[in-house]
Amino acid sequence: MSERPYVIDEMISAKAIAARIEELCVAIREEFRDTDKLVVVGLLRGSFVFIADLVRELDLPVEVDFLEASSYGDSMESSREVRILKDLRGQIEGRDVLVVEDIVDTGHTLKHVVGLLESRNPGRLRTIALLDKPSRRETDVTADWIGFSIPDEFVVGYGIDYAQRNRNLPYIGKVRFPDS
Ligand SMILES: O=P(O)(O)OC[C@H]1O[C@H](OP(=O)(O)OP(=O)(O)O)[C@H](O)[C@@H]1O
Ligand code: HPA
Repeated sequence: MSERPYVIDEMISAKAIAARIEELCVAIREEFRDTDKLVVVGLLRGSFVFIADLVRELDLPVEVDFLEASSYGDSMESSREVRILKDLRGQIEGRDVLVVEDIVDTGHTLKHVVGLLESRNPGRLRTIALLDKPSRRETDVTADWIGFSIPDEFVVGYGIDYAQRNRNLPYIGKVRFPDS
């Protein structure tokens, strides 16, 4: 955990997030309207708040499953090594799947997870990320739906952490070090 003091400046309000989720759900409902039971896969830990709001707004028959992937540890830099700490509980072969990611930064996490899930021969596999930081991308991955495209700032809140803290903030904020 970081000892260096930091402050958090609000970047995206809880209200703006809720409004954007409503818009995203219109498009997702349209895409999956003929699907029997969509498997919505949350990437832990960061997506736990987003997936909770998303599935409630989606109003479709869904099964919710989780996969835990980690590459940052307590750092602000990706290790570029994605470790799968918890696999899905269910099978996805032939099933339509929506992968829910909190943020796509370098893209290593989403790329790795999509590759892993594709190898299990799902039906349609689509991805959604609440936040996208395109200027930091190191891979050729893009989510099918994006909540907000953001500049190169380290963000926290709404499920997203810095050294495991701040996940419980209701908004997205950027981390700032006043001493630098
Ligand atoms: O595009 P990338 O550079 O790969 O970064 C995105 C990933 O980094 C964070 O996960 P982290 O490894 O911190 O685990 P966590 O979700 O448990 O916080 C975040 O939740 C994304 O899953
Ligand atoms: O901006 C970020 N904040 C927290 N975790 C992250 N993982 C990738 N990018 C970020």
